[in-house]
Formats: sequence, structure tokens, C-alpha cells
Amino acid sequence: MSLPESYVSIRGLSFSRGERMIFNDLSVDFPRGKVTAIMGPSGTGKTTLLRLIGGQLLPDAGELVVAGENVPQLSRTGLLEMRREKMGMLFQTGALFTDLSVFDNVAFPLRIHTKLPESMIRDLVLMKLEAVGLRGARKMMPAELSGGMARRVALARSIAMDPELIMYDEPFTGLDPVSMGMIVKLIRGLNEALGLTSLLVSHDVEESCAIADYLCVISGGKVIGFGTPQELLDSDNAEVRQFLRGEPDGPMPFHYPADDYRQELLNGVS
Ligand SMILES: Nc1ncnc2c1ncn2[C@@H]1O[C@H](COP(=O)(O)OP(=O)(O)OP(=O)(O)O)[C@@H](O)[C@H]1O
Repeated sequence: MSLPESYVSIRGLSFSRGERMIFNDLSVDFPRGKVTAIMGPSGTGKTTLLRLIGGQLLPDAGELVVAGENVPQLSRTGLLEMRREKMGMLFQTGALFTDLSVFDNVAFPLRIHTKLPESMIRDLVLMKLEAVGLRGARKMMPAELSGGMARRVALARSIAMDPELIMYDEPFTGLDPVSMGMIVKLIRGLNEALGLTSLLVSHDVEESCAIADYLCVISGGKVIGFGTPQELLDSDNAEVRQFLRGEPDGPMPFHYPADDYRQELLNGVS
């Protein structure tokens, strides 16, 4: 498969949490201007990968090149600049500021990071809110919004600074089917309208297949499948197929790694 030029290029990435090896010599390229959904069993390190790309975590080894720059080697100022100018992130925990209106939430990054006059900030905020269909809700407070609306405001805020790369961590969680459909449409639509490179971590196979140009399946610290949704649904790899089809039986382990069960019972370990 020949891929378009990559925007994020990861080589030989290793990362551990205590004794637990999360990534072991992982290499992958995420194509520029495309939506790639990162999938895999729970606890496999999908959120961790986004945090490594965003420079919030440092790898034990390897390169994470974003727009030509190796993120772990950036100075603190360089990293902040890269995040501000190139990256937008929409994490599950990325809550809105409850004491600021919808308008002020979206204006926040522009006011903090730019010296633009208020009249220009107003135009930009209205443009971003229009893009997520909430220009009419600009005076509302976060407590007055539904979960789906709040997610869309957070999305408008994460594109306020016109990022090149946007990372979504479980953007569909807790949404009703209509709001979920809207977010799906928005992620796809914004990617095309703004020429973004989008990385999406999600457990929702159906939604991910609907919007992603590529799927990247991670398991056991490595990439076990990368391709278009159709290519992976037809994959020769039983683990990839099991995951995408949601089959309980297959090569994917049910148990989190643990010491021998019999020994633990005999030793009375708690
Ligand atoms: N702050 C932390 N300290 C120690 N271990 C952590 C921390 N955060 C995550 N982990 C561990 O790192 C591993 C990967 O976590 P991560 O959240 O990246 O997985 P995930 O694939 O996103 O999972 P899920 O799909 O369930 O959200 C897990 O085993 C988790 O227990």
C-alpha cells in the first residue's frame, strides 16, 4: 500500500510505565491530511501514544517526528510553540471553563496566545462556532449545554488556533446517537475543510470505520495492522479481524498480564 506523505512519523518508540512495557520498538506513519483512527484493546496505550505525540510524555527511546520536528528533542519553549501553532487536542477530560460563556471558551486560546485585536478575535470565534453549528449558542454558559453541544464547543476551541494536526481521544463517549452522528460528521468535515491531519482514538469501530481514511490497530506494544478500514476488515491477521469484528473469542488476550494464578492462590497474595 502506498501512503501519502506522513505528517507524524514514529520510529523505534519504546515506553514503559514502571515494570510494564507499553510500546516496544513501535514504528508507524500517520499520513498528512487524512483521518487515522488508532484502535486496539483497552489499556494497550492509545491515549499514551497521543500524549507522547503531544510531548506530554517522554519516550524511553525512539523518534516522534511531527511536521519535521522530533518532539522529544524540542526545548520547553519549542514544544509549547509546536503545541500552540500546530496541534489541537480534544481529550475526554478537556472540559470547558464552567465560568466562561461559550464565546469566551472559544476565544480563550486566542486571547492567551495571540495579540489579535478583540474585533478580529470576535470574527474568528464566530467562524469556529459557525463551523460546529453553535454560533447561536455563543452567549450560553457550559452548564446550559447538552453533552453533545459541550463537545462541539470544545471542538471549536481546539480548532481556534488553526492547528495542522488534531488529536481526538474518545470523542464519542457518552453521546446519544444523534450527537454522535454530528460529531462524526464534524470530524470528517473539518478534516476536509481545514486540510487537517486527524488522529482519532476510539473504541467505536463502526463510527471509526465511517470517518477514518486509515485504521491503525495496536496490540502488545506494536502496530499489528495499518490500512484502510476495508483492508483491515479483510485482514489475514486473526487478531486484527477479531478486534474489528468485536468477537469475544480469538487470539486477543482477555486477561491483563498477571503472575501465575495457581501460585498466587497458594501464596495467599492479595
Ligand atoms: N498515569 C499513569 N501511571 C501509570 N500507568 C498508567 C498511567 N496512565 C496509564 N497507565 C497505564 O498505561 C497503559 C496504557 O494506558 P492508556 O490509557 O494509554 O491505554 P488505552 O489504550 O488508551 O486504554 P483505553 O482504551 O482503556 O482508554 C495501561 O496499562 C494503563 O494502566
